[in-house]
Amino acid sequence: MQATIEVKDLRKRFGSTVALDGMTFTVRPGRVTGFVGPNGAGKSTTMRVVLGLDAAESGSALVAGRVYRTLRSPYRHVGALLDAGAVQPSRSARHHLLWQAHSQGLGARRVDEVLDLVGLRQAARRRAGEYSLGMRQRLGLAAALLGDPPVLMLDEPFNGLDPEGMVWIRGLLRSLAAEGRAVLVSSHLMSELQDVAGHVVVVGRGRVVADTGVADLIGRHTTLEEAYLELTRDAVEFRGGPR
Ligand SMILES: Nc1ncnc2c1ncn2[C@@H]1O[C@H](COP(=O)(O)OP(=O)(O)OP(=O)(O)O)[C@@H](O)[C@H]1O
Repeated sequence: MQATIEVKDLRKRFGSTVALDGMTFTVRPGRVTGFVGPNGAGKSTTMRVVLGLDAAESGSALVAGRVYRTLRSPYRHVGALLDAGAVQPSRSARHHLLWQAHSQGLGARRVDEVLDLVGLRQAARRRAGEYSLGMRQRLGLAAALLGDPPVLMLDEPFNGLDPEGMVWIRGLLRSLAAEGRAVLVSSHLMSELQDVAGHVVVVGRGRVVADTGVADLIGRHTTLEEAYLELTRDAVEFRGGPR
C-alpha cells in the first residue's frame, strides 16, 4: 500500500470565491508534513477534496495511490480528523468507535486498542456529548487510527489539548511517522509544528507558496513562525485591525 497523498492542480470555486487555484503537492511517507497557511487559504477544502467530501472542478487527488471513493476499506488506507465535533452526543465514545469499526469490518479489540492509544480508556463509557474539546479531539484521533492506516490527514489536531496533551500528541505524531506513515497535519501553531514536522507545505490563496524541509526554512530564518510570516505576507486576506 502506498503511503502518500498526491494533489495535483486542484481548482475549486465557491460562487465567486476561489478556494483552490492550482493546489499541487505530494505528502511522502516517514515524516510529519505541516500544512499551513492563513485563514481561508484552502487547507480544509484540499483535505475535503482528497476525502471526496467536496468535488474539485479540475485536477486530481490521490490517497494511498487511489481516488478515495474507489477505496474498498477506506479506514485501512487513510485516517482523517476533520471535524472533532462530528459525534452523536448521546452515544458513548466507545459506542461511537464500535459503530465506525463495525462499518469497516473491524472488531471491538481494535476499538479498545485505539482508546488506549489516545488515553480515553477511563472515559470511554461517558457520552460523547459530555466530552471537552480536547477529549473530542482525542476521540477523533482514535477514529482516524482505527484502521491502522498508512496515511493520516489531521486538520488542527492540537486544538483544545492541554499542555500534557500537546506533549502526548507530538510524541504520537512522531511515532506514527517513524513507522513509515505519511502524516499531514494542518495547524496555525507554528511552535508545535516546528517540534514535530520534518517538512512543511505553506499555502496562500488556494495554491502552494513553499514546499520544503523545516530544517531548511529554519536555517534561513530563526523560527518556523518567522519563516511562515515572511512567506505568507502577501497571501493574508483577513487581518486584525489596529489595536
Ligand atoms: N462550503 C463553503 N461555502 C462557501 N465558501 C467556502 C466553503 N468552504 C470553504 N469556502 C471558502 O473557501 C476558501 C478556503 O477555505 P478553507 O476552509 O479551505 O480554508 P482554510 O485554509 O482551511 O482556512 P482556516 O485556516 O481558516 O481553517 C475560503 O475563502 C472559504 O470562505
